[in-house]
Amino acid sequence: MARFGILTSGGDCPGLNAVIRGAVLKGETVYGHSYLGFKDGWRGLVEGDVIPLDRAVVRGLSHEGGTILGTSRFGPYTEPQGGPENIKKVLDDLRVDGVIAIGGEGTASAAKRLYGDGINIVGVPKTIDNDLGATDYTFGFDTAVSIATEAIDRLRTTGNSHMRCMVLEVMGRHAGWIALHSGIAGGAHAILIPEQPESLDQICAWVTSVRARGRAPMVVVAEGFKLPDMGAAHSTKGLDGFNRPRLGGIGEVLAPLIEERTGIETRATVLGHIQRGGSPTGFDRVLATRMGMAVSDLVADRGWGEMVALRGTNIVRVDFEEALANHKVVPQEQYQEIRVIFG
Ligand SMILES: Nc1ncnc2c1ncn2[C@@H]1O[C@H](COP(=O)(O)OP(=O)(O)OP(=O)(O)O)[C@@H](O)[C@H]1O
Ligand SMILES: O=P(O)(O)OC[C@H]1O[C@](O)(CO)[C@@H](O)[C@@H]1O
Ligand SMILES: [Mg+2]
Repeated sequence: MARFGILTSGGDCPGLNAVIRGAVLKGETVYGHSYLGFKDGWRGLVEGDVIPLDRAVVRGLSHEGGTILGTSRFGPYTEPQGGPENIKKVLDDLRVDGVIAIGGEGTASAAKRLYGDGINIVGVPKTIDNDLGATDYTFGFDTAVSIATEAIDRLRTTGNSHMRCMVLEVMGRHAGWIALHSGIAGGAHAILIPEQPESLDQICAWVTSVRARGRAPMVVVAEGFKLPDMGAAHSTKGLDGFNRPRLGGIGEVLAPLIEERTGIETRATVLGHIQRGGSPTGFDRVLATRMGMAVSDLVADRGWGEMVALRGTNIVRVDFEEALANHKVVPQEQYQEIRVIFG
């Protein structure tokens, strides 16, 4: 009987458990395959740290946030014992025929390299950031947008009561999708994204015009947004597990600048990891479950080196090369479409 291993890697994301459930249920029921889970991303694969995954283990999982497997930013090449030779040995010892890596762009890059080095591996795209070009939407994004939209709704009532300018900072390192969608949904007066620098003068002009007609200004900013004179995105929290600067705090930088420049009392809220926590929305549960079932088909067909992806309403297969070719950022036209009504 064929056996496959699943891992979740990179930042977690609502819907990961629904993918695991979808893959295990279809794999067992339709193909008679068995599954196990590697713990904490690539670490479990490199160290052979596994848990059994069967119908009983995945019962009731589709509504649960996080990942029952754990996740990390552990490097499959850089860490001690890493590298394809050791990983091949782990897979042989465990009698695992192939690996399903659920992750973002970094995880897919690592999976592509491992595939090139002879490991049987496929991928499932995930990220709340929705910035993977291979797929129209990633699961987790809709949940993050819902949470951020609710935060805007709540900030507006307190902002209106005090006639304050409220600044909400959401995630989005290189891509402003969460800011754009939640900002549109919540009727923000300005949306600031990494793809588009806006001057402090322009931001304050929007804020002032809102206040001038008796409203409390609402500004949504993505963590990766830069003012024109900033060389790099705001970072004061050191590096992440993969040595990249941890972002966060641009909202706290902007709020006093807006207050000083406009004279309007301003407060900042950083939404942070609340965006990634808790139950996935119905949309994300459906997408994640379909992707899980589709990846069980993919391993049944031994489609190594490929990922599942959403195109329109269909789940399709794309190879790692193609999947990684495009980083999906907010196109200028889409930003300009909403920018015309800022202020
Ligand atoms: N080019 C690469 N080659 C080898 N390993 C990589 C590469 N890029 C990333 N990795 C490994 O994969 C792990 C997961 O990648 P990363 O931290 O970028 O998260 P991700 O999968 O992109 O998810 P997200 O960005 O949504 O949190 C990294 O911590 C790193 O160990
Ligand atoms: O969980 P960490 O390491 O704080 O990562 C935060 C990053 O992960 C993401 O949530 C997903 O890539 C980004 O939006 C954010 O910059
Ligand atoms: Mg990434």
